[in-house]
Amino acid sequence: MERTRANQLNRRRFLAQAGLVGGVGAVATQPGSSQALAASNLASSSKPSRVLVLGAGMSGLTAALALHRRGHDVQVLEYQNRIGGRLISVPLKNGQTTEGGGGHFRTNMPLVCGYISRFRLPLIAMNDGCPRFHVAGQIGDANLMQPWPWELQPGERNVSLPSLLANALVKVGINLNTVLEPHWPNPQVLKQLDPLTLKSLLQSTGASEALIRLIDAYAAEATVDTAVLALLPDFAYHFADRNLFRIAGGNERLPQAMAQVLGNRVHLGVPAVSIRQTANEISVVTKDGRTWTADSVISTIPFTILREMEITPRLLPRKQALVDQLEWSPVVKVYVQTRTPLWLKNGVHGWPMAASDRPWERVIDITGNEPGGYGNIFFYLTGKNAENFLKRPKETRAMEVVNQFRADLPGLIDEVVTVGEFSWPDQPWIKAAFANLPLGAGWMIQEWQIPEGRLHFAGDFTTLKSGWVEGAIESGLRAARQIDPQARPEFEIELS
Ligand SMILES: Cc1cc2nc3c(=O)[nH]c(=O)nc-3n(C[C@H](O)[C@H](O)[C@H](O)COP(=O)(O)OP(=O)(O)OC[C@H]3O[C@@H](n4cnc5c(N)ncnc54)[C@H](O)[C@@H]3O)c2cc1C
Repeated sequence: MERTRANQLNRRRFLAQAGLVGGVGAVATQPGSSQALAASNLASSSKPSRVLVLGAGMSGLTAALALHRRGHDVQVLEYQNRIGGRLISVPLKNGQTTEGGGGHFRTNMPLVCGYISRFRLPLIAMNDGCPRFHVAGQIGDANLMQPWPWELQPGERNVSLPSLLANALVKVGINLNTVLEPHWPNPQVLKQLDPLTLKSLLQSTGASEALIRLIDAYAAEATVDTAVLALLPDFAYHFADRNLFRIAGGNERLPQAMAQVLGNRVHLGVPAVSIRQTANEISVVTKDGRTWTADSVISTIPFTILREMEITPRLLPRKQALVDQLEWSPVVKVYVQTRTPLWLKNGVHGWPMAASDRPWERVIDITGNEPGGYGNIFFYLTGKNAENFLKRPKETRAMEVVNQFRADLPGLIDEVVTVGEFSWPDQPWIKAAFANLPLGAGWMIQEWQIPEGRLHFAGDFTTLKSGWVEGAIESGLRAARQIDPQARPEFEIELS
C-alpha cells in the first residue's frame, strides 16, 4: 500500500506538481486503472448500503466515489449522455479548448486542488485580470488608476478596486479571508448580513455612487442589488487569490477521470422522473421506465428540474419552499478565438480583461500559457443581458456582441478565427446557470443541508459557494458523510 502524498498537499507542492512553478504545464499521466484503485476500505465498511446518486456532475461523482471507496453499492443515474454537468469543454482550432461552464480554478480552492492533483491532470496557467472598465460611457484602465474618469471620493483614488472593496468590508467587520471557511457565517454574522444587498452595505460605509457602479461592473453575474451573503464567497475567490488555472484539454477531464474509476456504475441517458420512499427503502423511476431501488438517494438534480419531478411523499413545506424559491440566473458565453492574443500588447489581460455596464458584462481572457498560439477569450452575459441576447437572431447574435466590443476597443479583436456561443437557459437538464440565494433567505443555508428521510441533497447550489466547483465537491462530501461518516475526499484515500 502506498499512501498518496496529496493528503499532505500544500500550495507550493500543488503548483509544482501541476507545472505552474518553474515551467509550462505538466505532462498528463493517467490515474491508476479502475482495478488498481479498487476500494481499499471495504473491510472497514461496517454495513454496505445501496446508494443511488442522481447526476454525474462534480457533486454527484464526489459523493459516489467517496461511498464507493467505502465499499457501498453505488449507482449513478445521469440525465445526459455525457459526464460532467456544468463542467463542459468545447474544442477550438489548433487543439485549444474553451469552457461552456466552469472556466477556472484558484489555489484557494483546496478540494479542487486535491482532486486535480490526485488525478494528475495537466494545467494551463492563466492571468488574473487587469481590466478596462467601460462604465457610464467612459473607459478607465486598471493599469492607469490616475486619472480615472469617475467622480470617486479622495479616499477612493489610486487604489485598486479589490482593495477598496476589501476595505469597505473590513469597516463592517467582515474579513474576506474567513468567508470561505466551512462554517461561515456564524449565527450573528448571518443575522447581520441576511437583509443586506451589496449596495446597501457599501452605502453604509460611505462609498461613492461611482465606486458602487464600478464594483457593479466588476461583479458581473452578481449585481450590487444581490444579497451580500451570496456575493461574499465570490469576492473571496476572485480577490483573495491571483493564481488562476484550468485543465489542459478541458475542465471536464476531471469529472471524466472520476467517472472512470466508477466504471459501469455510471449510467448515462437515464433522467430520473420520480422519487418514492417508504420506511424501508427508496426508489427512483427513470424516463426509460426502469425502477431503481436503494437504501438512500443523493440528489444533485438542479432545483429547476427537481421542482417539476414527482416526489412521494411530498417534501416537507420548508424544503419545498427552498426548492421553489431558490433563484437561478441565466448566463450566455460568447467565445472567440483569435489568431494571436494581441490584447497583451495593450496591457489588458486575464479574468476579466474588460468589465462593463454594457450589454456584455465581462470579457475574459483564458489564453494563459495554452499551447496552440491562438488567443482564447469569452464574453460573459448574464441576467437581462443574457435574456436580450437570446431574443436576437441565432445566426448573427454572437458576432453582434463581438462587433460591439470591436467598437469599444478598436484594434483589440481584429483577428477572429472562431466565434460561438454556449447558452445555459437552453440546457434542458438545468435551464439556467447558477443558483442565487435570495435576499432575506438566510434560512435556506441550514435547510439545504437537511436530508428528507432517505433523500439527501447535494450540488453547488446547496452551499454558499454556489457557482463554484469547490462548493460542488464540498456538498458531495457532506451528503456522502450523512450516509457514512467515514467517507473521505479522493485525495485522502489510500490507494493500492
Ligand atoms: C457559466 C458558468 C461558469 C462557471 N464558472 C466557474 C468557474 O470559473 N470556476 C468554478 O469553480 N466553477 C464555475 N462554475 C460552476 C461549476 O461549473 C459548478 O459549480 C459545478 O460544475 C456544479 O457541479 P454540480 O454537480 O453541483 O452540478 P451540475 O454540474 O449541474 O450537475 C448536475 C447533474 O445532474 C444532472 N441531472 C439533471 N436532471 C437530472 C435528472 N432528472 N436525472 C438525473 N440526472 C439529472 C445534470 O445533467 C448534471 O449532469 C461555472 C458554471 C457556469 C454555468
